[in-house]
Amino acid sequence: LTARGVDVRLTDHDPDAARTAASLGAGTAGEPDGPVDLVIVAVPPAHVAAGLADAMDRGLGRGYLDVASVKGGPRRELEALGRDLTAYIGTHPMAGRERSGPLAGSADLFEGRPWVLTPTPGTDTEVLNLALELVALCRAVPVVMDADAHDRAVALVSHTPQLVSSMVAARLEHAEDAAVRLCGQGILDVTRIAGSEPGMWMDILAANPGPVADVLADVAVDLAETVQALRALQSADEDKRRGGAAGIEDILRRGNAGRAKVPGKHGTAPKAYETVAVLIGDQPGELARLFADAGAAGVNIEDVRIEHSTAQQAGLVHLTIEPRAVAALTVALRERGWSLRQ
Ligand SMILES: NC(=O)c1ccc[n+]([C@@H]2O[C@H](COP(=O)([O-])OP(=O)(O)OC[C@H]3O[C@@H](n4cnc5c(N)ncnc54)[C@H](O)[C@@H]3O)[C@@H](O)[C@H]2O)c1
Ligand SMILES: O=C(O)C(=O)C[C@]1(C(=O)O)C=C[C@@H](O)C=C1
Repeated sequence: LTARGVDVRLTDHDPDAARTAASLGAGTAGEPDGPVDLVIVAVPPAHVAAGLADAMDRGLGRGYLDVASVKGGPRRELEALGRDLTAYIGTHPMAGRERSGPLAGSADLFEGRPWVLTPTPGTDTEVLNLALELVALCRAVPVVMDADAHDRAVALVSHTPQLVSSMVAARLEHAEDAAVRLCGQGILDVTRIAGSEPGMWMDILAANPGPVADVLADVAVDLAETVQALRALQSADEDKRRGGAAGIEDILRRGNAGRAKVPGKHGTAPKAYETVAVLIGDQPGELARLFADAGAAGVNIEDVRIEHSTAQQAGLVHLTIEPRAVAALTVALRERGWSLRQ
């Protein structure tokens, strides 16, 4: 917001957090001089209603919103506190990090990401418009939803995945070094969010336990069936083995079908991209040089993933690009001396 010319005032019950954010360019630490257009409450879900009520009582703004990952509970709490809900709108940017605190923030975090708005029929149009302006300034994509429908949706696409990632990573806690050394890209992909702050996730899960338990119970059914199918694969009986194989194939195919529904970049329909893998040295400037060479070849990089080699000072960069750009990029990079891999 600051980069787009908005005057941003930052307060936090930990003054160091506000000062650090300010020093990173996020705004000015300290209370505003008078009422602001929009008060944004970005605190753990359990403190959202109290934070909003306090700001409302002090008449800090024309409109009030929060960004908590759960929407039904905070609104009901605010209602129970007897506050006027017309100046309030619940929101949730579907972007974040596995790390907390101002140092984990970045100005482009919300670009192209869905930002859920949960207005009620009572929400003032002016407040809805302020929220839409905020979303547009952050270059996010507004999605209007009912608060409880939102909570069921994030249980499926965010909260349960967090728990499942943590459970897979927990298997490694007492694993032998020899096994852990073999970790490759697969486990990195599945466990990135297992590095998340437990405190933040305790707050989120405590605010949405029912919907998450419902999804996790369905995962548990799949888990039990998969264990059974694997045991059947060990059987001496051929029919049992065939049944086991069918069970395993079923979960893998259903996984493919679910994965194909995950939206692509900027929330658009998933697109078939190609990947070009390039070997780079582990030294300053290599990535910048590679991106510049791709840019000079007129190729837009849609996504990028780096696979680090544990054995040598090198990495494999997977550039995701449109299929029609593969030939041009391959030729251009080879001409510039890059080593490409299949
Ligand atoms: N991190 C994510 O991935 C993500 C994404 C979308 C939404 N959210 C939501 O955003 C909110 C903030 O999460 P975050 O990741 O920025 O956490 P964070 O820990 O980085 O920041 C929260 C800040 O709130 C402060 N704080 C806590 N209680 C307070 C209170 N009562 N009054 C004033 N300040 C208080 C803390 O000192 C901290 O600086 C949460 O509701 C979370 O659910 C997080
Ligand atoms: O990408 C991550 O690290 C996140 O945890 C982000 C994520 C998500 O599940 O997508 C997590 C919680 C927030 O409420 C919104 C976004």
